[in-house]
Amino acid sequence: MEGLFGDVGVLGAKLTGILVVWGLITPWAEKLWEWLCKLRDLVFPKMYIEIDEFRSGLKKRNKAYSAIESYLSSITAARKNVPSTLKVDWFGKKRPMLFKSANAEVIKDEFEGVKVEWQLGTRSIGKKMIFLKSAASGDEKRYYALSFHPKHWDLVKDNVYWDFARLDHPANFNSFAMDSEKKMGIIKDLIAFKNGKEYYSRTGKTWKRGYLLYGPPGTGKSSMILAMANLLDYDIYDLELTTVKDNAMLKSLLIEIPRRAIIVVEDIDSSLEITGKRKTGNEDDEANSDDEDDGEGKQTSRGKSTVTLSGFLNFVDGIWSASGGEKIIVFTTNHVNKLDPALIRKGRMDMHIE
Ligand SMILES: Nc1ncnc2c1ncn2[C@@H]1O[C@H](COP(=O)(O)OP(=O)(O)OP(=O)(O)O)[C@@H](O)[C@H]1O
Repeated sequence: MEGLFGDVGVLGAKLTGILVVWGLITPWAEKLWEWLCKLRDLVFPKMYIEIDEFRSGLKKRNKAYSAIESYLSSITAARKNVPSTLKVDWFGKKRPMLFKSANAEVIKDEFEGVKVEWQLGTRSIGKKMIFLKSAASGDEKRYYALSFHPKHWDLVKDNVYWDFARLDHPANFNSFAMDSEKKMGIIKDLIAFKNGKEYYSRTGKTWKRGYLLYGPPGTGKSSMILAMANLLDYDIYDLELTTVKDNAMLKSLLIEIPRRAIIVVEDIDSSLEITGKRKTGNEDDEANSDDEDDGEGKQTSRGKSTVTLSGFLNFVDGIWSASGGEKIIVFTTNHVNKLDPALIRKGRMDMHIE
């Protein structure tokens, strides 16, 4: 018995020793790991963009995340050197089968000659630690991480398009102060548009409608857009033209917009120097207006955008933005007189609302 207790005592002492040593080593090991990571970042600097599967407070899946998932699925399936383990998700007849890297392997990709990497990651809710691994359990959130060399930030930034946010605003037409007859006219017009599928297909017209909202600051232009979205149950796509690099980017942005959307360009008069350009020449000749720019685009005072008037009018006319139809385009302005008449003529902006 004495021998047995003696052995247990030795074992206990050994275990305690190991735990003490482990306790002493662990903080150092963590520090060492931290330094190694810092060293790696110095030698191979990387920037990360993370796209969460669900945005905070949103129940719907992030559309950007789904788009990345489909894209990665398509390139993974097309490649011969597919990741060693693939997971297959089947979403029923209407949606494609998705191949995913089950081990969160890094998927190497190239964009305009720049090497980038994608990886599926999970983030523990309520903890600071971020792990890159494959499956997300209930208390974890999934995200895609896109990494690249920081010197390519401008290229990546310029190609990140729509950002999604939850619209949860109570604005509605009931509480909107306006001449009641005019208000009813707008509501009827919107509802006729929404139910106009048969009309637009019968007449061969593009299923889109333009509204110009004008008036001094604070008179309810933005509130009316929210009321429209709530009435129709459409999404709002807020197009900040000053950040659109050129016509090609404008086109890429627009073809991404699905049906049942309100595309908004606020303060159109100050959005870009594409408005009123015609006035420097032929004051009243609207027919010439579309050909005003040289097709090459103009360098704006804000520096980078080269969106042209003809490019922009193509968008308004629905050439690029019509895919799927059912789209409303809204311009707002505080200075209706500053606008090029071609931009707001009937047919482009069907209703002018003060
Ligand atoms: N006609 C209106 N009926 C009800 N509320 C209004 C009306 N006009 C303005 N408001 C209220 O005033 C505030 C400012 O309105 P809003 O932002 O819609 O104006 P705006 O015309 O878009 O202004 P800006 O030109 O500065 O963007 C909002 O809180 C809105 O609810």
